[in-house]
Amino acid sequence: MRFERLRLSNFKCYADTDLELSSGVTVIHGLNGSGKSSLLEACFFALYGARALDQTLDELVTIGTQEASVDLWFAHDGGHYHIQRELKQRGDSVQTTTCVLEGDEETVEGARDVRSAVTDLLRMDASAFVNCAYVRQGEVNKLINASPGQRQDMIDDLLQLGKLEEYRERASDARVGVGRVRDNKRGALDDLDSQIEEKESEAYHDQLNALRSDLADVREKIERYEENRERARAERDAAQEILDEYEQRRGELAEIEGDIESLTEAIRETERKRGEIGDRITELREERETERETAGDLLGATDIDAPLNEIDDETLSNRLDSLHEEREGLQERLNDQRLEIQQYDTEAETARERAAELDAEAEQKRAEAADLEADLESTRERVAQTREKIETLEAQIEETNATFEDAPVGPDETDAHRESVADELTACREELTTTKTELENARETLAETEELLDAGKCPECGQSVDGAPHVETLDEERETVEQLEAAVDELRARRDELEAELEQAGSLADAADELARLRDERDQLETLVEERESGVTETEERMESLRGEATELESEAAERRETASEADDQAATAREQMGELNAEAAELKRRIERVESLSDSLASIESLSDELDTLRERRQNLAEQNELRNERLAEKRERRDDLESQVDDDAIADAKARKENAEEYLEDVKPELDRLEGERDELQAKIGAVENSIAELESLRERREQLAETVARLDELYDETERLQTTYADLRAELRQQNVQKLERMLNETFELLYENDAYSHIELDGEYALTVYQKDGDPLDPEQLSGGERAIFNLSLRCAIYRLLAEGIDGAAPLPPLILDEPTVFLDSGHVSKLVDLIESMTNLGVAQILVVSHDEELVTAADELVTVEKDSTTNRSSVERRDAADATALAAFN
Ligand SMILES: Nc1ncnc2c1ncn2[C@@H]1O[C@H](COP(=O)(O)OP(=O)(O)OP(=O)(O)O)[C@@H](O)[C@H]1O
Ligand SMILES: [Zn+2]
Repeated sequence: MRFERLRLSNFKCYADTDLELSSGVTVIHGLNGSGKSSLLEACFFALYGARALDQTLDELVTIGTQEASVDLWFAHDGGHYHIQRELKQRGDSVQTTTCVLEGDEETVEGARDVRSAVTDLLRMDASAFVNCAYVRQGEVNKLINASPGQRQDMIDDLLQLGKLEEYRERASDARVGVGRVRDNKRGALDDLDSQIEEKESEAYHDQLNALRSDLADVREKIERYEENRERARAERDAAQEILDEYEQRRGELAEIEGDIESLTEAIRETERKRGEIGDRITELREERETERETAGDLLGATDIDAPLNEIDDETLSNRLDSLHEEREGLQERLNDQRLEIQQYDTEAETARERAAELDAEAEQKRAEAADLEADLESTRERVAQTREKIETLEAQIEETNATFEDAPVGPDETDAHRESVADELTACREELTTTKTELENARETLAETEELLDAGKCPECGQSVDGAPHVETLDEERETVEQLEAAVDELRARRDELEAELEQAGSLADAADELARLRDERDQLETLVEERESGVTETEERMESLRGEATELESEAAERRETASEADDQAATAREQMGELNAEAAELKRRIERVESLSDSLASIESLSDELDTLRERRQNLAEQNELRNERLAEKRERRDDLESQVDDDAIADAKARKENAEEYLEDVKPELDRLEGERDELQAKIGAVENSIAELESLRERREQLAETVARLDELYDETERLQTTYADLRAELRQQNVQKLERMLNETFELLYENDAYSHIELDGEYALTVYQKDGDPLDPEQLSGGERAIFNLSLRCAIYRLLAEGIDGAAPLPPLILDEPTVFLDSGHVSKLVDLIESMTNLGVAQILVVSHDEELVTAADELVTVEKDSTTNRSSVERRDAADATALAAFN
């Protein structure tokens, strides 16, 4: 296998890079941090993904960009492949958006499928790739530092020996499983054996024969008993038949005896009844005789003129009809009489009630008149009092009228007068006030004038008075004051006068009011007196008429009382007549009763005769009945004598004895038969059980056969798996032993190549992959005791040896991946670096298709077929690659 081309976009420090890789040794060269390791990581990432790198996806995308892609083309086993991976920032995380492996024949998609396809193709997973081909920076010592166990695992894995161990373990699991199943089955088989043994010891067939012969015996006995039982039953039934016949005859006999008895009894009873009827006939005849006598007497008391035996119902009913007619007429008259009496009674009662009413009315009228008289007296008194009062009022009116004799006005003008005086007074008061003010002013003016004059100045022009023309006004002023004072006095007198006048006018008005009131009162009283006096006359008339009415009523009452007593007399007469009529009616009633009694008597004679006839007939019937009975009695007696002669007591006794015998046998045979039948059933059940056991034993034997076969097969299978297990183990041990020997040889070859002339003689690798280095003097040394550089060389030797072993072991079937060395020279001095160059050359010679070496060591550059220079732009911080062929490389080395 070899890488052909790598194309990167935004992968770590690479923006856009496309690098062709050829076979042979390619040295990748550049300064620290220029991006060399990143190229190898890109290849590894393309094959196995980020997890194999121990990095996360977002660490792979160039800082500050959103998406990255890696494309790797490689050739493998005659085919050409292209892996493409694309990463994109999605939200917070980076995700793989494309992952495709394109081969000549098929295309695989998806990170997981691509990874497993690559693992299948290269026959190694990521860690195997790292262990074998990819010596990562700083991991040079990995194989040496590992424990022998880890080393063994790594190398076994690489050589696919792990698979054998897996197969061995599977075989072991299968063996254990088969063993478990076999043990179970074997336990079951033992179980079956002991069960069969137990059952065989029972001797089932002997048991079965004995039981069958017992059963035959019992069956024979049962048959015999059943025959006997049948015979006994027939015997018993025959005897029973005879007994039943006798029993029937005896029943008939008893029945006939009963019939005879009941017939005799019936005859006796009928005779007794006949006697009774005869007695009754005699009685009835006597009764009829007495009744005939009574009827004769009754007939004598009526006015019917005929002998008793000639009187028939018609005669009697005609008689009764005429008597009833008579009685009805009488009854009518009685009713009329009763009504008359009632009328008279009512008349008397009404008259009496009316008289009482009239009396009461008269009395009421008299009482009313008396009341009126009493009222009249008090009215007269009150009239006298009112007249006195009227006189007093007249006097008062006279007195008040006198007030107006000297007055300026009459009683009708007082109000108008008072108003005019009041108006005049108001005017006078106003004038007085005005005049007073005028006087005040005049007085002030005068005082001022006088003051000025005293000062010697004119009051009008303020000039000196001497010789002034104005002094003459002083006198005028004085005169005005005096006039005004006189006017004031006059007005005051007039006001006082008017005030007095107003007072007088007020009292005059009051008097006029009083006069009007008094006159009103007097007029009212006079009207009242007039009214009352006319009322007195009316009352006197009314009293007169009331008393007259009362007298009239009283006389009318007396009249009524007379009418009442007359009616009473008439009623008494009518009552007497009614008594007579009642007596007549009673007599008539008695006559009717007599005729009725006669009729009754005749009827009862007839019914007695009827009864007698009936009784005689019944008596005759009874006699005939008894005659018939006597005939039947004679028949029955004959039949009884007949039956009695047929009963044979000896035959009955014989039948009874036979029946008893048969029954006794039947009773005894039943439990015996039951017992035998129980015995038979039991035997049959036992036989069934033994037969079952035999069948069971057969089936157990069958099962045992089958199980034994299964166990045998399992034993074989167990042995087979055990053999398989050891085979795998042996194979692995053998293969490992071969590998170890080969590996040790190759390791020593490589080691010699690198360490010629040094202090070490050879390396030993034992079966458990423990490594020991031997010094020239033969002392052994643990590899970890080597110096750093020695260890690096040693490790490279080991790796190259493993790589060679794989290359030979796999036999070209799956060509190995490129040998990748990242900074292998770190711990090496220049001498050893040239040894490394030799090693690389020898690997090439051994046929390793492609070797990629990352190094900044110039000496290694000279060993390269191809040189890839990596540079980083210090301003953009982006790396770029440049390929040169070997000649250029050598030149470059020389140049440096
Ligand atoms: N995701 C990334 N984006 C941008 N730059 C990155 C990213 N990851 C790593 N780098 C840078 O890539 C550069 C290359 O690192 P790398 O290990 O490939 O260098 P190198 O050439 O192998 O160095 P040395 O000689 O020291 O081993 C480093 O400077 C690192 O800072
Ligand atoms: Zn003057």
